[in-house]
Amino acid sequence: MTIAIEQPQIEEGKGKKIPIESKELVSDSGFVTPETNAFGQTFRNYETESERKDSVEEFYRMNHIHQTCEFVKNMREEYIKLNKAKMSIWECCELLNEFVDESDLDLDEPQIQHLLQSAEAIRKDYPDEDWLHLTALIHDLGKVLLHPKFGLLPQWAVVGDTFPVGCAFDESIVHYKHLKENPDCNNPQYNTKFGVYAEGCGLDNLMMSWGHDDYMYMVAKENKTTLPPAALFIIRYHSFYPLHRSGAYKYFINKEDEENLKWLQIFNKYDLYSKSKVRVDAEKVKPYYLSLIEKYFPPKLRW
Ligand SMILES: O[C@H]1[C@H](O)[C@@H](O)[C@H](O)[C@@H](O)[C@H]1O
Ligand SMILES: [Fe+2]
Ligand SMILES: [Fe+2]
Repeated sequence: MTIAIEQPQIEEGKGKKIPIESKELVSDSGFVTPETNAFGQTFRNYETESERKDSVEEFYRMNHIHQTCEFVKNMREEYIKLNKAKMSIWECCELLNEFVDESDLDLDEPQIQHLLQSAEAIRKDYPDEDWLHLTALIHDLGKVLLHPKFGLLPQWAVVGDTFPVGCAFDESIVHYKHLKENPDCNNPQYNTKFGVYAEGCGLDNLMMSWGHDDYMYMVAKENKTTLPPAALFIIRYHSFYPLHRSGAYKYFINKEDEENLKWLQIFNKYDLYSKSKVRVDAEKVKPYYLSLIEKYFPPKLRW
């Protein structure tokens, strides 16, 4: 079935409202997006008073000050070594049991629940796309960077939305105002529209702010996953809300990105709106996901 999804004008951060073009999505079996999250607020509402509003803003302040070109280069160099651990995908899922994401206003459950909730929700609507189920299960595994074994990175270097560094920051970025304190903001090499990049260069050529997306992409790719390119794209850019939700930075994408973006926008619905207090029984669904892991990954991966 092919249906057209209605794309409302979406406001992110304090930024402007940007219309997103209408997209034809491949198929949709009617996942109903809830209007409010488990705390009775609309999703991704960073401005309204709530219990965690201030701590989330402080999280983004730190993130925005520290995510510079130089920082990203250093992180990429360090983590491409993949010399921190050897373990299976499922072992990593279990490690995430102990972490709560401090950037996330919509969820305070352990991360493993978020992985299972999003995977089970997408599995229900896309029963035949097993690669999509596994992509959902692993998309946030990069948050293992919070673990002592992985250098105990602070939350601002692991979670939250991402954006490109090396070019001007877009106003749609959550808590954009704090980016004024980022040293790159005053660097004439980095603060123009295209910065160090060329128009249409493709997302592959951008340096994104460092975090769980880019790290997990590295891990999957270097360990030679057989997941399709769309899966790797989802993993790498799922936190790039300025692009996939607000339509910013479109001048960097190429033809391939455009195709992959359609899958990312499907995926995002499940990533965001499956967040709830209703827990998935991990033991019950484990055999199914183990079979997918076996199909698409080696038994042990380098992390
Ligand atoms: O707070 C959330 C969380 O950290 C997610 O894992 C990330 O993908 C989102 O972009 C972010 O807004
Ligand atoms: Fe994420
Ligand atoms: Fe997620």
